[in-house]
Amino acid sequence: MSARNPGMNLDLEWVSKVRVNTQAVLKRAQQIQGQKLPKKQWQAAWLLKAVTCIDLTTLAGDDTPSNVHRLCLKAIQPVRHDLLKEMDMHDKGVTTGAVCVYPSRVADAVKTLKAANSSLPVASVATGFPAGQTPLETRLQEVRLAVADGATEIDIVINRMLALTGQWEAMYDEIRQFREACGDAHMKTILAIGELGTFTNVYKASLVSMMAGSDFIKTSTGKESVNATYPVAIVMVRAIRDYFLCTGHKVGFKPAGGIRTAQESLVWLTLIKEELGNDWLCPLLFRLGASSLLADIERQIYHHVTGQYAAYHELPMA
Ligand SMILES: O=C[C@H](O)COP(=O)(O)O
Repeated sequence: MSARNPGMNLDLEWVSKVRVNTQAVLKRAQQIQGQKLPKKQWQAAWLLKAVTCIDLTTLAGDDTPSNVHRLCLKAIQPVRHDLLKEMDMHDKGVTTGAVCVYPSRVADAVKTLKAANSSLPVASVATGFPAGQTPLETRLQEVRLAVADGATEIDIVINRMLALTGQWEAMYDEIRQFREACGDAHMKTILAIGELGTFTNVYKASLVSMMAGSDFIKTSTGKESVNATYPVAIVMVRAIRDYFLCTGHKVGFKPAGGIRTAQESLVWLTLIKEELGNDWLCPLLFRLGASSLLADIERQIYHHVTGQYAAYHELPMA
């Protein structure tokens, strides 16, 4: 496993100099979407790669131990065994990247994975997800409790009020404290881009989050009205690239919210390959946060292997 991003002192001069060219961003996002997808014979392999990068998520008010149990079993065996066998991938240990749940459900997920002898990471959202509007001490305590319950990845939300009012120093300090509360657990920092107003703010928030030691930056909670979009992703991955060029530290990227189709997952992989390069095409540096993407990917893999589309009962776990 490569070294984590340790962060750096807040460089306010760098942050204040940031300007994003909106037209250039929109043009690049369009180019990526218009790009040819991988050739037919490679698509199944790309789809399997996408599966390994999914944070298989359930974040609902009616989550229970039993639906979290099912989610974990699906994450351990995300694609039907016979389909993997046809692709000669049945013994390669294909799983999703992680499961992602609310803090109260972490213990349920850990229990199921332990019983199944799986080392799949459990990610917990925290810090007053999704709005982040709880006192700092409560948000910090939530991180500590999720880690104590066995979460090895923590998806924190930033304080949007601080970002919107340009209080970058205060935002940096909060994120630094979250990172400390995470300990060895990897920290993904959710920007909630749908509430940040401008691309320039998105870039600045990305930069400050990385300076404060985030292992990943993540677009959205999935609860805002605008979630993972390609233009915003261009802004965030360019910030990741600039941060890498300046510090030598690789920070991961996680688009999340509203990603539902296999086709979209291929566009996301293309965007990462084009903008950050092959090094980022692995679960350590790229995740897709999604609650219902896997079903469509499995369906497309079924089609690739059998030449037919699956009936609902043929992929019941999806
Ligand atoms: O972090 C993951 C998101 O909450 C998932 O959003 P989604 O339910 O739209 O896939």
